[in-house]
Amino acid sequence: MERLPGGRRPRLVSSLGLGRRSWEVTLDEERGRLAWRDPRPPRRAGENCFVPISEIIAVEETEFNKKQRNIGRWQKMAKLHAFTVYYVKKARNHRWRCSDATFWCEDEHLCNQWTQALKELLEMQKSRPKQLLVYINPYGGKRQGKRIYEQKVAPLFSLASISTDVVITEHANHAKDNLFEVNIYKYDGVVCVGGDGMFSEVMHGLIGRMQKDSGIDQNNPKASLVQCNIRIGIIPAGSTDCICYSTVGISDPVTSALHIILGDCQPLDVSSVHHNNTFLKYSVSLLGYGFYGDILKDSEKKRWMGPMRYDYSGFKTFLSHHYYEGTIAYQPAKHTHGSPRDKERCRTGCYICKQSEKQLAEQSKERGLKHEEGEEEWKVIKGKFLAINAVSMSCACPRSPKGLSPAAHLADGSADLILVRKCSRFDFLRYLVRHTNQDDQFDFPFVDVYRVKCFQFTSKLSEDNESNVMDIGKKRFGQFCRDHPACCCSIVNSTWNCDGETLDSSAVEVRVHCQLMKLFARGIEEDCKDEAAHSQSSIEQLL
Ligand SMILES: CCCCCCCCCCCCC/C=C/[C@@H](O)[C@H](CO)NC(=O)CCCCCCCCCCCCCCC
Ligand SMILES: Nc1ncnc2c1ncn2[C@@H]1O[C@H](COP(=O)(O)OP(=O)(O)OP(=O)(O)O)[C@@H](O)[C@H]1O
Ligand SMILES: [Ca+2]
Repeated sequence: MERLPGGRRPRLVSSLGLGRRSWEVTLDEERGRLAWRDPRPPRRAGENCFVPISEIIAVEETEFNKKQRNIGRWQKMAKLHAFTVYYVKKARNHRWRCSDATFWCEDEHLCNQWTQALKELLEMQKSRPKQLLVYINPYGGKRQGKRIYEQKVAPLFSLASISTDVVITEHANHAKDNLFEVNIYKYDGVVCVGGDGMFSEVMHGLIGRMQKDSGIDQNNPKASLVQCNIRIGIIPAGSTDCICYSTVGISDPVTSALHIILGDCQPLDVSSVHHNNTFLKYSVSLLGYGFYGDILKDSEKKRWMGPMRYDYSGFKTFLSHHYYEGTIAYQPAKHTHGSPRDKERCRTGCYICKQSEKQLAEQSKERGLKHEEGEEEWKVIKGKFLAINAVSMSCACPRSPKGLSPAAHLADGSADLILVRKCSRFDFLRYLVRHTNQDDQFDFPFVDVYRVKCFQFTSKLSEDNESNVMDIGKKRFGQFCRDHPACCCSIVNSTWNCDGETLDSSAVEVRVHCQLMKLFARGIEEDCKDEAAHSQSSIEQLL
């Protein structure tokens, strides 16, 4: 086909059959879309539709089944040629589905011309993955990971001509260890089928591998870590699926598979957690001490209960009402324009995250000139806390659709540090309930929230330990209180819940690494009214 200046093809416009009728079908490269409209006068016209080329999943030559299509007798006599366009159909609540439209005509050459033009345009979508490494946790969530992948995801990957190497994990850390051994650079992405824990494994494998290959010591809490450009895709099959929900807007395997196929890219902040110059873990969602740490610790013993274990342990932990004494020192995130009390949310193409991306690019140009963290002021808070939560993203999940910090950003280089001070059970319940409704969960005198770029925490107990004031009696008392749920004593330590895994130390040093990794996602899209298949009723809107 002849090309226009700039290598573009002229608009391809043909009269093609779709269903029982004839449509005027246009492939408009300039506007990046495939559109079909009813050529009859407006009064008699039916629906007009368009699909952005970036949302076409695949194009296939099709055997046209004439019996299926109840068309006129004269057409039955002629041999028909057809092609099917598979595309993303956006439904309610950020759910995506694979839809298809089969176009037919009598002219074989015309049909080939269409198929070829569409396939060439798909080839030009350079961010789409061709080869993926897939890890499936067969025991995550309701133990449906393998079935979900085989029945819902693999057929879509194969439709989109994506080749995969699939590993079904045999034990915890299988995926993480494997990522240090395989040639990761031959893949366009790594997919994990499981929950937040499985994602965490894959993230640790990939980030750890990147640092190892670049000679960066992860034990150095001040090290500038190397960004990981191999994207991770999450097929949700876990208990909380908070990372998937917060980055896509829904926890749905088909929707996530389609985001992977289209080659979406969402950068993500990662917090590193250290203790005494020793690397402990990375976190992208919740780093929680007190309430969420205690829930996790209790729920680990109840894995057999599946996702229900969190409700059971949540109720138990709520009743135990433990508070913990300690000191927090943090550096405010001055580089970002947002605040945790903003009404604006982080959404697809977020302006605040884009600003951080620009700053990051400038910083890496001027490496060496940037300010050392040590030079900036630290704020110190001492107190008795029911919960200390640091979230690098909103932590929205089906249990709490707006999350622990609704205005947190996915990729702004900061975390929201939420301090819930000692209060009555009733007040704490009011605070928890606000995670499930529209009321502001930070609007309580016992809750403070700060946007930070790093923080440190030391529990009163470890401070006392360090100053050697702990005696046998205190140890005994600590033991007694741990076993006595009605006691609210502060002498025992809690545990850190780091994206659903426990940490061994209570004293931690945490630093946010702006956009350290990338996901096959695009953030949560603003709700739009014309979601359903981009159906428009007016021709003006179409052309
Ligand atoms: C009255 C209802 C209040 C409901 C309050 C719901 C708040 C839910 C907030 C969920 C935040 C999840 C943050 C994500 C953390 C993930 O990195 C991690 C790994 O998957 N998941 C968990 O640690 C798993 C954490 C699971 C937390 C479940 C909390 C359940 C609390 C239940 C309290 C019941 C009180 C009832 C009193 C009558
Ligand atoms: N084959 C396996 N056998 C046992 N454990 C595994 C296996 N594969 C992975 N794991 C571990 O299981 C843990 C939990 O997995 P996953 O996150 O998929 O489910 P979940 O805990 O139910 O969900 P969530 O993390 O969302 O609460 C992960 O930390 C992972 O290390
Ligand atoms: Ca952030």
